[in-house]
Amino acid sequence: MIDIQHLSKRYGNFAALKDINLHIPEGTVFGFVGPNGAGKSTTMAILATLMLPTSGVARVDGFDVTRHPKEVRKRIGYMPDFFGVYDQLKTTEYLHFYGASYNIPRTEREKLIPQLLELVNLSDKRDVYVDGLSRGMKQRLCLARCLIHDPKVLILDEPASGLDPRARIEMREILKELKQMGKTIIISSHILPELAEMVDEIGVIEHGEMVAQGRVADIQARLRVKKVLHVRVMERQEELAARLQDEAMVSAVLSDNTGVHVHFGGGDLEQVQLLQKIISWGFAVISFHEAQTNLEDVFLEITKGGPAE
Ligand SMILES: Nc1ncnc2c1ncn2[C@@H]1O[C@H](COP(=O)(O)OP(=O)(O)OP(=O)(O)O)[C@@H](O)[C@H]1O
Repeated sequence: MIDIQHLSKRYGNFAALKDINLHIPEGTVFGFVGPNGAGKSTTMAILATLMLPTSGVARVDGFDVTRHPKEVRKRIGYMPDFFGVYDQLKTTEYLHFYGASYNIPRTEREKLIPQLLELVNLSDKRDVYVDGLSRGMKQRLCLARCLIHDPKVLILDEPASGLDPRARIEMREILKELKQMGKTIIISSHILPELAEMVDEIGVIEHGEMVAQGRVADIQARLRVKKVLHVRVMERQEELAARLQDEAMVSAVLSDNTGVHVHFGGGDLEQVQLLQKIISWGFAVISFHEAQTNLEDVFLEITKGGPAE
């Protein structure tokens, strides 16, 4: 359904995409992941026919985005990472406006719009002005707008960004429903676990290059993120993280508000020695245990280069 071959994009002298290849079969939910500035939005804008590639080919349902943009537009629903809503319109009017833009007759819209509002859990907001909606509601309204012409493909650029945990879960549930409806979905995020539950495949992009692509489990296996140790200390957590970076068996270190996550290649004996070492450095260890490898760890392992800017 989506086929990208040797796609490159330059902004002046800057190469934002470098020879990207991507093949997404129909009905797949594809998670497009990468740090800020990696090239996700650029790829999605090209797929959405809003930007021309410098070289290479991108096709949606067999149609070339450069040569047949109108055919592509019939087949896609695109949700950009930043979007505006017309503040003089009510929710229902807003969807009528977009439906009319796709030449959907009013009688059909009258039936369709309540269904769409129900799908995105906004039925009770049908007569509310769109600028009075919360951010999460606006995101869901924008999603409904993308669905109005029943596209086969959804291109969603960070649909859950800026949402609180409850709103994220709500968004995830809606996307699950869309998957069940057979849509092909490409969804970007710089937060991998957010996608974990719903994607069939992921592609990881960094500095404009695809660094890993395939089924989540395969990527996990390929990268052999064997063991992740989770360490909590009373204080000086950042110092501990920095020290652990230099340890021989350690391949990556992530420090967050839950503690330090250490990718560790050693066996039981080396693990004991590492704990002894941390204590000998004078850290007061609250806990030290093996955590389950999650997608965040995989992401960290792949994108060692960090953000582009
Ligand atoms: N119009 C533009 N002119 C010049 N450089 C641009 C332009 N748009 C994007 N870039 C650069 O291209 C690179 C890729 O940007 P892009 O927005 O595709 O990344 P992204 O992966 O979507 O990042 P984010 O997660 O922050 O949205 C970045 O370094 C960005 O600064």
